[in-house]
Amino acid sequence: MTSSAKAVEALGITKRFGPTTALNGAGIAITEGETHALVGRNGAGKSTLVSILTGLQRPDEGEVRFGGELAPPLADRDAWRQRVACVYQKSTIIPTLTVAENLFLNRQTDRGAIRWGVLRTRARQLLEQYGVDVDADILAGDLGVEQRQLVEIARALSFGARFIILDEPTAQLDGPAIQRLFERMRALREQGVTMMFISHHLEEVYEICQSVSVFRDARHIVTAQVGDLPHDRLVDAMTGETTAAYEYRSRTADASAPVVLAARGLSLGGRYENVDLAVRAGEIVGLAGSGSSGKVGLAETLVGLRRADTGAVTVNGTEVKPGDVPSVLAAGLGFVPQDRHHEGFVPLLSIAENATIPIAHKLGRYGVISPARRRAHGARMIAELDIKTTGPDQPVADLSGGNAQKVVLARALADDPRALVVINPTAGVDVKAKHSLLGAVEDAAARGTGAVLVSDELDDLRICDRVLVMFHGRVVKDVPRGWTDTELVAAMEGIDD
Ligand SMILES: Nc1ncnc2c1ncn2[C@@H]1O[C@H](COP(=O)(O)OP(=O)(O)OP(=O)(O)O)[C@@H](O)[C@H]1O
Repeated sequence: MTSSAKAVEALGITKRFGPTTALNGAGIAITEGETHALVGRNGAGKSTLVSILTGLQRPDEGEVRFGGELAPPLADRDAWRQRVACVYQKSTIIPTLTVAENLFLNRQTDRGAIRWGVLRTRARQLLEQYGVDVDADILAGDLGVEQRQLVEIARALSFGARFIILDEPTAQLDGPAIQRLFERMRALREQGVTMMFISHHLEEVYEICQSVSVFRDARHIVTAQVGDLPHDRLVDAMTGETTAAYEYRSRTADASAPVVLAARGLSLGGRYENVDLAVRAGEIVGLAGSGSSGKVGLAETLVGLRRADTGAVTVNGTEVKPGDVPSVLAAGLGFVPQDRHHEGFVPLLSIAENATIPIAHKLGRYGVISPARRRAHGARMIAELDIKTTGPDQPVADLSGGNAQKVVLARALADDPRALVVINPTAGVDVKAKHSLLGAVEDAAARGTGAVLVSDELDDLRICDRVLVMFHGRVVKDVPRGWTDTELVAAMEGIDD
């Protein structure tokens, strides 16, 4: 094979879901040994292409080739596993099984009955071979996101696949973990592994990929070497227009505004310690810190998803029942959780239904909601947040990941909450949609909502009036607007004085 041989090609792929054309004659070709980015706005068709490249769905038209040969029949799962593997946004690891069991899932019986001792030894060897420092005997549910991904990559490689798809692998990782993942990707590339990398963080595309394809509205727009497609042209290709950078609004915090969300002496063993916090109406307070800083645990306590060992949370002047989401919502708080797949929405309900759950009492009398009013509200949310959908009646389960995220924020804002807690709201969201999400949080603040914004994205944190930096469970710094990236990162890594 020549150096420009294609490890994978998808040619003229069309895929329809009812009235939606998810892919419209789109294609991609990835040169062997390259790390190739696939980028596009939410709903552009990226995940649909992944499902076709992994043999989970059959295209209506078009064909897939690996190393020049036609892809195997859909039913031959083993043949697919040997050609391609994918680390999905949603984990495919089973949390109640051990790491070893997960690694050998679906192939324990290759030689008759399962021999657990042998399986454990083989699992250990496999993890060692791929340099994954994880105990094979622990429950997979106890793994962090980073370790979980490493186990999935090791599992993928162990089937013999030389082509790996990484679907938004960095969305849930903090800065140092992203760098470790990139080091591993570079090492895999040196071993000749071909990768397709999906991310909404375009700077990552330039850092780790050699080439890039852009999809827009179900079509392939352009493929280029990353060096030939500068950042602004890449964004233009994604959006089909010239897109300006987000303009952060200027705001002056009103020091006499009432406190709408407060924490006093909050501690939760192993997560965070002795945290005091007061957020005023109209104020946006950021929470920053590395993966082990405790920021997500703290935010989850504020919204009632966790119960602190000591301390109290007050929403809008009412001390809420610890660890009780309904009492927190009733006190006037809206929130966007970290794990939108589990806690964010009800997938089988429509967008309109999901977006109006908290305001059901306002849209209709005696708990009966008029479908027309519900749809009208849903339609407004779709327009305001630029949700790509066939309409308010579409079930959220059919939306692309980033568009589902917008429904979660729509829901948090539906009731004009006094206080708002949002955790990584722009994870998995495209550049333009990010602007509408940040704009929606700024709008809420302008209407007098007090917000806590937890984010791993420095860009998100720029809308905050101040950022509380956490390090090993403690708030170590209260940084006012106007910080530089270097200052904030230094505080987050605990290397500042
Ligand atoms: N099972 C399905 N039923 C109906 N529509 C679907 C289904 N899966 C995807 N779609 C639609 O196909 C289109 C493409 O979605 P896809 O998930 O491929 O986008 P994406 O580029 O991966 O977006 P994101 O960046 O948000 O993950 C969207 O309009 C989506 O709503």
